[in-house]
Amino acid sequence: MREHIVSFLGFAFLLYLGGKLLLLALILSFTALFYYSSTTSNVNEIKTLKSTRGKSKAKIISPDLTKLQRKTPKGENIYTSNKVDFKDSPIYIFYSSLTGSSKRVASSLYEKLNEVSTNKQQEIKLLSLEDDLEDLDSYFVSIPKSEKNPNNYPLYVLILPSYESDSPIDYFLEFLEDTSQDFRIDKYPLKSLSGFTVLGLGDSESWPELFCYQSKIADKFMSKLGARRIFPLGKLCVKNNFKENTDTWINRLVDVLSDNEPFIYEKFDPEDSDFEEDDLNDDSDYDSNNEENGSDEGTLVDMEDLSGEKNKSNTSNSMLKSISNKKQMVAKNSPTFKSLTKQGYTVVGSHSGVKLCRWTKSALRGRGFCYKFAFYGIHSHRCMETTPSLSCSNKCVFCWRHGTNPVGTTWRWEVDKPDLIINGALEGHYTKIKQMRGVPGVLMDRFEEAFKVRHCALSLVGEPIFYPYINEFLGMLHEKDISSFLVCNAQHPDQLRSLNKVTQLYVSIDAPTKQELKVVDRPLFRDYWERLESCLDILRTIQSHQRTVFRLTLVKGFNMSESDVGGYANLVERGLPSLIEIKGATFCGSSEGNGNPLTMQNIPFYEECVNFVKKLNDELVSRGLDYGLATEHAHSCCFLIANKKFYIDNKWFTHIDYEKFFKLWNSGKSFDSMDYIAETPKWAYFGAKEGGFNPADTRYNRKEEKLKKKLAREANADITNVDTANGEA
Ligand SMILES: Cc1cc2nc3c(=O)[nH]c(=O)nc-3n(C[C@H](O)[C@H](O)[C@H](O)COP(=O)(O)O)c2cc1C
Ligand code: SF4
Repeated sequence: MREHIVSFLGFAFLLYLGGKLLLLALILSFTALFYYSSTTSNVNEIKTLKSTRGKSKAKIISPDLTKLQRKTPKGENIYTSNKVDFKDSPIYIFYSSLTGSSKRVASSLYEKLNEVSTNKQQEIKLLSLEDDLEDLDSYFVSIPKSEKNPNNYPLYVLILPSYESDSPIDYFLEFLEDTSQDFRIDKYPLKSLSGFTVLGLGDSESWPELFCYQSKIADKFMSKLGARRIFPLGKLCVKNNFKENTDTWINRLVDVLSDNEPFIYEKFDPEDSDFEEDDLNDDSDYDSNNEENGSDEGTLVDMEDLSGEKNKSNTSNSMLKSISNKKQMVAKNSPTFKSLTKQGYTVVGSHSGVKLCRWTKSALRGRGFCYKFAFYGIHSHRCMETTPSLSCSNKCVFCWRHGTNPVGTTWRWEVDKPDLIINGALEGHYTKIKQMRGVPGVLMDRFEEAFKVRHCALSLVGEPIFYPYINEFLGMLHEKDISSFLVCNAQHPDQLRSLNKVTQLYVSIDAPTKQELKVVDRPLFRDYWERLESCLDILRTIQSHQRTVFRLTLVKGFNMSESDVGGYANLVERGLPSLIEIKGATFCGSSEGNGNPLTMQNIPFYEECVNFVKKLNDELVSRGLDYGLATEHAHSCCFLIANKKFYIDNKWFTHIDYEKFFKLWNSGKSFDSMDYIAETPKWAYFGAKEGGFNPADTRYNRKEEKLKKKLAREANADITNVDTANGEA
C-alpha cells in the first residue's frame, strides 16, 4: 500500500513537474509570439538596414531577448513589437525653418517618398509648423484623419533646426510641453500615431554644446505624449558633410519605411514616460556607437558619427534651462533680427521695434497724411510707429511677418525696461527721419517738426499689451506729451483689465464668429473666442472710460460677406466701442516666403468696402444702437462708424484735442472719452468729395507721376535730338 502511495505520489510529482514545464513552455512560446508574432526572422538574427551607402554604421535592431530586456523600475520589459505597414500610412512631414535648410531637407524627403511610394493612394504631406497648420491642436492633440487613407493613422516626421536665440520652434516646443501638462487633455494624445521620428539640424562647430538640442527636446516630448518612435533622433550638422549625410538619413528612413519587417520600439509605459531634464543630457537615444560599453539599446544612427565627429556635448541642465527660459526675443545674431532690419525695422533692446511708416515719409514730402489725420487729427510726420513686443499670440493671415516673427502665449523672454525702449525707439525713429533729409520734396518745416514726436502708434507688429511693463511705458509716453494709440488683439483679458489710460484703445476684431476667427487670426490660444468675449466685456465695463475702437480688417473671401454683418453687430453690441474703424486689407506680398496666404483676389475694392460699411451701420441702427457713418479715407479704403455721442449739433467730433488729453492726464483726475474731443473737418466726412484727403496737401498719384515722367523723358529725348543746349537731362 505504502509502495502504491509512493508510486502515486511519484507519478503525481512527475505530472506536476510536467505541467509546470508545459506551462513554462507555453509562457515562453507566448512571449516569443508576443514579441515576434508577425515576423519570420530568427530571434537571434541581427537585422541591419540595407546599407549600401558607404561605410556608415548600420542600424541595428537586435531582437535578441537578452538585449531587449531592459527593465523599467517596475520590472516590466519596455520593448514591444508591432507590424505597421507604412506603405498604407499617411506620412506627414512637419518642418520649421528660419533660413531654409530644414525646409529643403523636408522637401527632399517629401520628393523621395513620393518617388518610391508604390501605393498611389498614400497621402504624403509636407507641412510648415508655422504656416501650414491652422492650429497645432489639430495635429498634436487630436490626430487628423487622412482623407485618402482614413483607416490608418499617420506617421509624423519632424525636421527641426535648433536655435540658441528665440525662434518659432520655441513656441512649438512650449506647446508640446504645455500639452503634456494640460490636465484637460488626454495624457497620451499621440498614442495612436503610427509612429514618429525627429531629424535635427544644427551647427556643431559654432554651437557644440547646444548641437541640435531642440530636436532632442521635441523627440522627448513626442514620446511623452504617447507617440512611438520608429526611427531614432537624427542630427545633421550643416557644416559637416551636410548634403551627403542628409541623403544618407533620407535613404535610411525610406528603407525603414519600405521594408516589411516588424518594428520593435519602446513599449509605451506611462510610468516611464515622464520627461526628466536629465534626458537632455542622455545621449543613449541616438548614440549608435556605444559598442565599447556594450549598450545598443534602442539604437540607430547618429549622423554626427557618420561624419566622423562625435558629439562632445556635456551641456549642463542649468544652461539649457536658462537658454530655453530666458532667451532674448530677438537676439542680435538671430535670423529674425536680420529679417526685421532688412525690412527696415530698428530693433530696440531685445523685444521692441520701430519703423518709419510710409505715411510719415509721405507727410514729410507734403504728399498726404494717413487716415488717422482725417479721423483723429494725427500728423503723420510727427507720429512714431513702434511696439514694445514684437511677439504675438496670433498668426493672422494678413500679417506679413509669418515664419520669422516670435510667437507665444506667455512672456518667456528677457524683459527690457520701459525707458530703454522709449529712448531707443525715439533714437531709431529720429535716425530714420534724418536719413530723409536728401529725399526730393521734403518740406523743411515738417522735417523740423518731425524731431518732436507727438504720437505713438503702438501697432507695428506683435502685441504691445503683452509687454509686462506696458502701463509704465504708456505713462512715460504721456509724460513726454506723446499720445498713445494702442492696438491689442483681444487675446489678453488680464492685461486689458489692468491697462491704464491710453489716448485711444483699439481691439482688433478680425472675424465675426468663432470659426472664422480661427481661420483669419490662427490664434495660439485654445480659448481664443472666450478671451475675445472677455475683452469685449472689459471694454464695455472696466475700460468704458477710454476712447475704445474696434478695428475690422476686411479680407475678401474670409470675413466680409453679407452674412458676416450680423456677427460683427453682435460683437459691437457686446463691446459697445466708441468707434468702429473698418479697413480693407492691403496686399503685402504673396505667400511665398512669408507664409501670408493672401493673394490680390483677397483685397477688396473701395466700393465693396463702402457697401459693407453701410450694411454694418444699417444693422447697428436697426438694433437700436446709436452709431452713424462718420468719416472715410478713400485712399486707404478706411472708414469710421462712430457712436452718435460724437455727433454734436450736426457736427462730428471724432478728432482729439491732444493738449487737453495731456492736461487731463497730468491732473491725475479721472476723465473719459468725451473730455478731449475736437471737431472733425468736413473734408473727412463719410461721402465728402475730398474722400478724406486734406486739401492742403498735394495729391500724389504714383502711377500718374510715373507716366508723366516717362512722357517727359520721351519728350526730352526728342528735344535733345533737336536742342541739347537746354541743359535738362
Ligand atoms: C542665431 C543662430 C543660432 C543658432 N543656434 C544653434 C544652436 O543652439 N544649436 C545648433 O545646433 N545650431 C544652431 N544654429 C544653427 C542652425 O540650427 C542651422 O543653421 C540650421 O540649419 C538652421 O535651419 P533652418 O535654415 O531651417 O532655419 C544657430 C544658427 C543661428 C543663425
Ligand atoms: S498712425 Fe500709423 S499710419 Fe499713421 S502716421 Fe502713424 S504710424 Fe503711420
